[in-house]
Amino acid sequence: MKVIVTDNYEQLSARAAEIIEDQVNMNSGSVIGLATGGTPLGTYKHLIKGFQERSVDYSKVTTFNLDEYVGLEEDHPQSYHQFMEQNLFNHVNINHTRTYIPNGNAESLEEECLLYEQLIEEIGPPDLQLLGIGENGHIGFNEPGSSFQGFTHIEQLDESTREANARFFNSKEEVPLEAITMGIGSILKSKAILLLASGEHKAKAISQLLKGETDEQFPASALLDHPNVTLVVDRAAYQLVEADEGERDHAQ
Ligand SMILES: O=P(O)(O)OC[C@H]1O[C@](O)(CO)[C@@H](O)[C@@H]1O
Repeated sequence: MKVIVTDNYEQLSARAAEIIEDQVNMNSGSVIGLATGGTPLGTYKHLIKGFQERSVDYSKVTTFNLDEYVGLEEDHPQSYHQFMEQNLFNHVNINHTRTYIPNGNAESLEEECLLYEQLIEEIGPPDLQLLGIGENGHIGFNEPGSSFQGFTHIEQLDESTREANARFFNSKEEVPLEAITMGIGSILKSKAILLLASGEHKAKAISQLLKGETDEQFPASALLDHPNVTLVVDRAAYQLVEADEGERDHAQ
């Protein structure tokens, strides 16, 4: 895993956007996997700036989002459909027929999962998959204990995840109980992965990840077996790794 440590969230966002833009500039028909949550917001702002100021062209790009809540209408303000429209798609020249997000309101959710995985197979897999990481190590909505071979499925959200995401809703009770998420096996199909982590609250997760032990109780550790992962992490999220390194140096 390649690790890039930045001084702050702004630098992290600029670096992440640069990596995505390089992919799109290298191949205008790239397939990009996208993430939601707080972490990629700065990256999306930089992508919009790049579109406006440097004419980065998204007209031939295809995107796959990792996940969507079950039971929220597409136009619900907290649906990931809305998140993507508001924070990226409405501001760049992306072709909306090529932006894929699971339908959390499908009549048959099982069928929706199969169809989504089939689309990833047929159109994808992503050339580059953007990922955040939960405080409990989740990637997409794959909670601890998820199989590393799993494909798109319905996931019961951990109480800790619902608490963490309650900040986007009026209360925790409003946070859906389930989501459709690409599985860890689906994510690992991506040719390259860009993992972002920012802030002190992610420090424990990053320290655990970089210990290098693969464990299904810590979903992000599945990435350790992928040949092309770049972690962009700010100093706040990297602090426990630096502290450990400092202690080791001291002991030598
Ligand atoms: O970026 P945040 O808001 O800290 O969330 C981290 C991860 O949690 C999720 O929002 C799901 O809870 C993911 O989509 C995201 O990658």
